[in-house]
This record gives sequence, structure tokens and C-alpha cells, in this order.
Amino acid sequence: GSKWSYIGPDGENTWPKKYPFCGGVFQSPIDFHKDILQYDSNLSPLEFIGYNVSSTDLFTLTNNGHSVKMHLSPTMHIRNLPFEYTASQLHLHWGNRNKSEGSEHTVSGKHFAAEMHIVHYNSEKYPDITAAMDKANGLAVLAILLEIGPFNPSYEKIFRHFRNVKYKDQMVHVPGFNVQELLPDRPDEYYRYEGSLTTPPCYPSVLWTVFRHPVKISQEQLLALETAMYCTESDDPEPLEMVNNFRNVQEFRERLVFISFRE
Ligand SMILES: NS(=O)(=O)c1c(F)c(F)c(S(=O)(=O)CCO)c(N[C@H]2CCc3ccccc32)c1F
Ligand SMILES: [Zn+2]
Repeated sequence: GSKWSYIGPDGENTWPKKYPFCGGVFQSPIDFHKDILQYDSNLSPLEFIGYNVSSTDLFTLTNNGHSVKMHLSPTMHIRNLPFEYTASQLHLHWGNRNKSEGSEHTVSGKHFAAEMHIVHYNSEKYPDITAAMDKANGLAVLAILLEIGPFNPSYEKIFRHFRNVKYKDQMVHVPGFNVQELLPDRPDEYYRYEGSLTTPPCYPSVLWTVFRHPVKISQEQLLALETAMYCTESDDPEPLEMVNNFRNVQEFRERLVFISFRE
């Protein structure tokens, strides 16, 4: 099993020992600040194909001990990237009930409350994500920054199942819905850069699209995310809360982040 964690003796500073790419180049996440941003008029709006999944289809929500991830339908894919990318899974990163600053990417040094990632793989060049995940241009991840605001009924379609995946390896089925509802306003406005998986094995294989505008979820929804899950199995005598499951921002030198919007 993947023996790494976000805290303690297997925390992120030890990842490069077992996972060399974690100490390598093009690592994610990063901080978006004005002197590394450059407007690029070629960054066109993405097209989300097959995102409106019928409620008769089922997504599988799993607690994998690191995050809560939802396996997505292979009919979902993105067009308008250099290649066609097919959806694999979505998952989240968050902080804790005393510090709701668990996003991975930051903007001008500021964390958002949480961050959702929709992981896709290059289905034009590779048969599945396992073949794609360590290749250049292998993966494309969409990142949505989450902040506190009104109750969000679309996110609730996932969040209401957290009580059934409290412990590692628990799973539950989620009726399909329009995953495009999870995206922010103005999805044509985004940050774009080449980076990596933010968990081991940290392959530098990810084309990142981080949407400029955050999505709002309520304080209660955020608290549920921060308090519902454990990294440990249901019978573990020493339960470990699943909190602060975000990697710190990485050095980003001599590179630019391209933006699809003018300030
Ligand atoms: N922040 S992130 O987008 O870099 C990222 C994660 F943060 C994360 F936790 C996971 S995971 O699969 O839940 C657990 C560790 O792989 C993946 N999983 C990806 C990477 C490897 C893999 C293989 C099959 C399906 C999904 C994934 C991930 F891409
Ligand atoms: Zn992630």
C-alpha cells in the first residue's frame, strides 16, 4: 500500500525518499502571484462533453485513506486541450475545523477553504490512466477553489454521502448528476501551467487548469468535509482524522503561469 501521509514520519518532506519525482521538477501545487502570470489569448474555453450524467448511472465514492474520491463515468471528457482527455475521478483537499484553509493552490499567498480536483487522462494517446499517469501530457486536472458562502445544492449531491465513507476503503454509490454544476461561474477564466500530481508518486505529467473564480459552499458543508472522514479503517484502535490533506506550495522558478483573462 501507498505508505505516505500529510503529517508525521511519512509527511511530505519525506516523500522524495520513496517517490523520487516528489523531489523533482515541475511540482504542484504552486502560488499564483502577479509577477509569474502572463495573459495568453490562445487559452480558449474548455468544452465539457458528457458531463451531464443520468441519475440512473452511478458514481462510486470511496475513502482511500488520503482523500475522498469519486470515480467518474468514462463518457465524460474534455475537448479543446491539445488532446482529448477522459475523466477518471474527482477528489478533494481541505483543512480542519479550526483552520478552513485547505486549498492546494494559493492566490497571492492566500489559501482558499478547500479545493476539488477532477482528474482526466489523455485518452487519445493512452488506453487508461495507469498508462497515462507518468507520461508527458498524460493527465489534465481541473481545479475548483472552494470558499464559504450559501448552501450549495450541487456539491450536496456528493457531500450528503460522506457519512457512509467515514473510514478507509468504505464505498458508496452516488446517483449521476450534471458534474458541470460543480464548476464555477466564468469557467472560461482560468490559470494554466504544467505541473505534477500533488500526491506521491508526484509524476510531472499534469496539465493544470485552475479556475479563476471560486465556488461557494456553506459553513456547514465545509464543516462536514472537515470532520466526516478518517484515514484509518473502521476497526482501527487509533483513529486518525482525515484533515489538512493538502500539499504545501512548491518552488516555481523561471516559469510562467498563463491566464485566459486580462486582470
Ligand atoms: N491532487 S492530484 O490530482 O494530483 C491527486 C490526488 F491528490 C490524489 F489523492 C489522488 S488519489 O488517487 O486519490 C490517491 C493517490 O494517488 C490522485 N490520483 C490519481 C493519480 C494516480 C492515479 C491513478 C489512477 C486514478 C487516479 C490517479 C491524484 F491525481
Ligand atoms: Zn488533488
